[in-house]
Amino acid sequence: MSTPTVLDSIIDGVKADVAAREAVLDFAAVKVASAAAPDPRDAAAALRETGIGVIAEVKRASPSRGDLAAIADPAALAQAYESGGARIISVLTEGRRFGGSLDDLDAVRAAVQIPVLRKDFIVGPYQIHEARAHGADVILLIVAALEQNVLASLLDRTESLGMTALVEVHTEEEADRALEAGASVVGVNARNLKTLEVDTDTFARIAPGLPTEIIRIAESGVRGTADLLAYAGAGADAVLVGEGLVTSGDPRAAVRELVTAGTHPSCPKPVR
Ligand SMILES: O=P(O)(O)OC[C@@H](O)[C@@H](O)c1c[nH]c2ccccc12
Repeated sequence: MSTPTVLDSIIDGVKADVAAREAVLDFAAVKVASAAAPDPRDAAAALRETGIGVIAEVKRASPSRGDLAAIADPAALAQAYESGGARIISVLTEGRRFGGSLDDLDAVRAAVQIPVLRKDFIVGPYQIHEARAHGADVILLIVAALEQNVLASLLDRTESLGMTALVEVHTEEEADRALEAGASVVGVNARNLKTLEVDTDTFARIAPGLPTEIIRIAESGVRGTADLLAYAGAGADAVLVGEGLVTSGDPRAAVRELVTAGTHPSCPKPVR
């Protein structure tokens, strides 16, 4: 047996946390709650708008960096992102390593009009219905964390609930698996979740091999407009930014600066 990766240990914790929540609200009940939620917003349409979109993340901590920012008011942060021009708000809901919660998701959902992404380590259908019940419009599915048949069935379930799946990959093989499962929005994470190393060339290696109709999101490592422009030049439709925004001191201005660069006529456009 190989030694467990960071991803393995995160997944173990997530499974225990899901089991604890399911003991309180069972699968049948969370399905009922998901069916009663207001209709999801169209995130794919938001990502197809002109210019490079910014997905702005509410991120309290990370396994590689520890605590990033004391976010006293996630709703206010999300509103700052929205007024700065973000297309989508990402909310990390994993608790043990990222310090997030479903309470953060609820607060953000109530505070903004734009689509909201539940960013977590989804391991089964329970969390998908739970995401919908808490108002998520998009969920993250991490290819490295899922068997192929599970990935495909979680993707189908996400779409059957009217949500969009952002399918995250880090290698060419994972990108092939994402397409095979039927992904239409693919995120290339510059961070390897097994080692936590960041390689911002990952996007440029993988994105050109994706069919033109696929929406491409560059995830991680954006600290300023130069990084956004580099990802745009490699074909990104949007960038997903966490640390650079939560540590900026002025999140509205930080988003605004990225959005201005991403919508400027000189910014490279996705080829399709
Ligand atoms: O803080 P950064 O480097 O801007 O990265 C944001 C986002 O890409 C990162 O939080 C992320 C991407 N994929 C994930 C999967 C799980 C947890 C976190 C992530």
